[in-house]
Amino acid sequence: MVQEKALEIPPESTEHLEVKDAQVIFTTVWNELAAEFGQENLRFSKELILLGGAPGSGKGTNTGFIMKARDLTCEPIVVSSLLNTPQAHRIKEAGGMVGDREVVGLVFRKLLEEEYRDGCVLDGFPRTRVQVECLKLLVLKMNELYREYHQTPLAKNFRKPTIHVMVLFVDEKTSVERQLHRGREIAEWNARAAAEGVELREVRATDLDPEAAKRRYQVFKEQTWEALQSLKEVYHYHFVNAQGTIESVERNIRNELDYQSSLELDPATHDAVRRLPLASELVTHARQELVKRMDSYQLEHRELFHKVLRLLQERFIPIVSCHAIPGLAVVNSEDEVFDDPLTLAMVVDIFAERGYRAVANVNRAEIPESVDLKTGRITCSTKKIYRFQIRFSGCEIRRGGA
Ligand SMILES: Nc1ncnc2c1ncn2[C@@H]1O[C@H](COP(=O)(O)OP(=O)(O)O)[C@@H](O)[C@H]1O
Repeated sequence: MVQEKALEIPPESTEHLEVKDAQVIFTTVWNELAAEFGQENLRFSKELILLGGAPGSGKGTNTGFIMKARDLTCEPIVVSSLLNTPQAHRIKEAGGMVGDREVVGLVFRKLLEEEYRDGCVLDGFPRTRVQVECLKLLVLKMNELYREYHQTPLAKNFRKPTIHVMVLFVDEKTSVERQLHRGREIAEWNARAAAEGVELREVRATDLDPEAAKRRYQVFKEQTWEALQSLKEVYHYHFVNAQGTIESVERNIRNELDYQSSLELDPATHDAVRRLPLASELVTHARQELVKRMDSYQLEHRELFHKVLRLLQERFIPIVSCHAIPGLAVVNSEDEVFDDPLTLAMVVDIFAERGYRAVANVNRAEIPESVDLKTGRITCSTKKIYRFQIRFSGCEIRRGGA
């Protein structure tokens, strides 16, 4: 990954002008914020998840799910709802885009709020090439501050940023259909809400008009799509096919996020570890494999299987029942039946089938048997102790009236 590559763009090209524009905008916004808050307080989010995609691609629909997957609890920053001046409203109603200077100023200011320190989902930024360049300048600055404060007591406020770009892809037809679907949903809601006197939801003019919805998609394709592509080389970039059902889009997002740890590694490190399966791959068929093993115990090792079941019923379950509140029981056994490793696997599987999570360990204890009084040498025998930890969701106790 090229984190801090210098831009090599020929002078006089549109791109060159946009980079220059971005530098002016960024410097103005940054200086304004530094003057207002002081440089030491320009603490931006450690992890930024930039959610991009055409209108109707499902950014709003999937935000909650992405936040859960990344352990974020703060509200997402939805850029279009930050832009609520009358002028911005007029531009949005026509399907156009609000000026870069205004967007960058509002987004950066919002990101400084304390709840976003650890991370946040940013829905709808960047949307233009100038905004992309401003984002890159912000990340460069964050890295600069990270280095500057690295060995000072303020280091914890200036952590190295991680940037994920997640682009949800839908074609024009799907985008338009979904925008109009949203428009109909909100219109129906508002009709009911007006009759019942509850709060109305904001409806976008472009969600009610097929031509305007199409225009929004065109603006996305012409201005945003290219701009987002250029982030591929610089940050963790996730392309998600968002054409399918909500469940399939969720699955595609989850797969992308599972691979993110690999993306953060150096390629040589990644090659070294990639042969080990991902946890998500292992668990995919775990349930079917368990069923197969359980049936094979019954068919091929019936006697041993029933012996283990009896032992669990008589010895283990009474102990487990006594631990129903904490949800963790430990059972030690010296029963020779466990000398056969198959029985240990049976215990783990039987508990799993019944909804517990069991782990089996073998501990070896040295028992002194005799002492040679001349040499002082102690002779020991080894005893095997089988230790089982059985976990389950314990009983929830509520105290008081709360
Ligand atoms: N995968 C999907 N399949 C069908 N409808 C979807 C899907 N994802 C989102 N929608 C619907 O499409 C509309 C627009 O989705 P939304 O999340 O608001 O898009 P965005 O925030 O990207 O503009 C909503 O009515 C939503 O319920």
